[in-house]
Amino acid sequence: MQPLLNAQQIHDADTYTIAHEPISSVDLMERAAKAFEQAFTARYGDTEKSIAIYCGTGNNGGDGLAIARLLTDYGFEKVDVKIARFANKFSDDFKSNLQRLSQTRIPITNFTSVAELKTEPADIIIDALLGNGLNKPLAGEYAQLVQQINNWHKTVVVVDVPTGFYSEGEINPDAIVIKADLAITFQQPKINFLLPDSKHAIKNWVAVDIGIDRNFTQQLNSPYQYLEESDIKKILRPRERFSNKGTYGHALIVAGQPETMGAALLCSSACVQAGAGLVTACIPQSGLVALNSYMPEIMAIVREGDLQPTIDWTKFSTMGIGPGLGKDDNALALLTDILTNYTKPVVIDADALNLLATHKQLWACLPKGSVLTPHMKEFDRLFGEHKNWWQRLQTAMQKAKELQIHIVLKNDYTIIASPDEKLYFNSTSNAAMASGGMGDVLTGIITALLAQKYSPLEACLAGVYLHGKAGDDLALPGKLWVVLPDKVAAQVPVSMAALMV
Ligand SMILES: NC(=O)C1=CN([C@@H]2O[C@H](COP(=O)(O)OP(=O)(O)OC[C@H]3O[C@@H](n4cnc5c(N)ncnc54)[C@H](OP(=O)(O)O)[C@@H]3O)[C@@H](O)[C@H]2O)[C@@H](O)CC1
Ligand SMILES: Nc1ncnc2c1ncn2[C@@H]1O[C@H](COP(=O)(O)OP(=O)(O)O)[C@@H](O)[C@H]1O
Ligand SMILES: [K+]
Repeated sequence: MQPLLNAQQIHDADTYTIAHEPISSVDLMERAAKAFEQAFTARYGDTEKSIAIYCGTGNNGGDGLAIARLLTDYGFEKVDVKIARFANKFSDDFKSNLQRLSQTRIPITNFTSVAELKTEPADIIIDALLGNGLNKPLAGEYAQLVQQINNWHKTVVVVDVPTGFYSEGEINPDAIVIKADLAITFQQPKINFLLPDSKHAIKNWVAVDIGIDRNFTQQLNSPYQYLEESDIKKILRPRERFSNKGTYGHALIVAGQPETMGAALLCSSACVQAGAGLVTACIPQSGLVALNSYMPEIMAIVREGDLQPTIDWTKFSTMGIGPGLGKDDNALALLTDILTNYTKPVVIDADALNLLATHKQLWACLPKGSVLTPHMKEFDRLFGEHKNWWQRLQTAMQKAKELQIHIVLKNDYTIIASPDEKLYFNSTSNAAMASGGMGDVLTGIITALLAQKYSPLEACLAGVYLHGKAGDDLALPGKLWVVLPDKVAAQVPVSMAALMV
């Protein structure tokens, strides 16, 4: 689990590392510049390309000066350094690196106003103007310079954080920010990199390790955590000797209408693939043939017209409710029946979420520890409109605590909010997975893990990670352009086994 820190905590962690490793501040800057150089040359290794490095006069600018030297040592012959002297304030490490750079033959241009700049002939621009020290929106010369750089439409690679971009807090869509093709960021992705609101500023990012003290960052107890493969390996348990289907629980999937039987099939088959010992699907009568032919392993409870199905509440280890269920009176009656009679944690998705949104009296019946899996629109239907994703994060944290539930807010980096006010960002999944029915598969996987007696938090973390990992294993690198949900479901046991070794 990697703690995601805010700008002040990052500054404190840098300071702690300098004092306790110990390492001098300028050597830590050198280490950061080296890590940048390696990530940069791995992607832009053509030394024929010309590079212009725009530097501020703080530590982000200091990084830029060190990077100019390291890229030249690497073999780039056309490196230009341009220093924006908009303020008469220089960090010590900027000054040391400027002195070192002036002993090389790398050309340095100083400018005090954007009007002094002509066109920019370089192929690649490196932005080392402002980083983590941003403390107010860009204005004046800085704002003009950033607009000028954006208007050149060059390839832009940023050092740590795009100039003008806040690492946390609400993103102002009108803020003036460098538009980065790639952000090479130090130690950890900044929290806002993981939110869709950053799309206009950052096309891609990569985090590089600069050896910041991990014990210190862990004890800060940040509410924001980034999931790593090692976390999931710790959660997953091997299938036991002498185990049988009863060992792995019996899940009930309540889903489907005649027109949306696919959702029920995808959800219940994913539940089988993710290891539930037994799976029963509660589906409309008209879907029975489809269910039996799609996956004979799944049993059925059929729903006929207005008749409510009889469910033996003691029989099931858990339930996944909602995919393709519809929002009519029968669906509402069934959901109400389940929530008033069943007491173990359940997974609520899709139409069941929409019913919860319009029937607030049902909230009180939600079994404690249950899991809600909304995408952004469902989330706003449940909890009200939000202007941006930062607001959604705060609501998710608050509601998970207030209702003692887990909220899986689906997205590129799906966010899991737990009742203890933590937000976990998933690190797997990819855009090839943007296909209808993908969420139904996720619901099936989380339900399967609950059935296997993983705690609700473990089921959310491992379920979301596995779902994305199965999609990554199918799509990356350069494999499938589009990954379909049933393929993800079928890949889950393969990806799961690979994680167990
Ligand atoms: N040893 C370390 O700590 C390491 C740090 N590292 C690197 O340092 C970077 C952080 O450096 P930093 O703290 O010097 O801040 P930086 O982003 O260069 O800004 C400089 C100054 O600009 C000012 N300013 C702020 N907003 C402004 C605005 N809108 N318009 C105009 N001015 C504005 C503000 O000064 P103030 O306004 O407060 O006087 C601020 O102090 C970090 O991203 C990473 O690249 C790595 O080398 C690893 C080791
Ligand atoms: N661009 C993307 N990058 C990563 N994951 C994605 C992307 N688009 C969709 N997904 C994943 O696919 C699932 C889509 O869920 P949802 O919107 O509920 O789909 P549906 O309702 O069609 O089943 C989520 O788990 C989400 O994380
Ligand atoms: K920058």
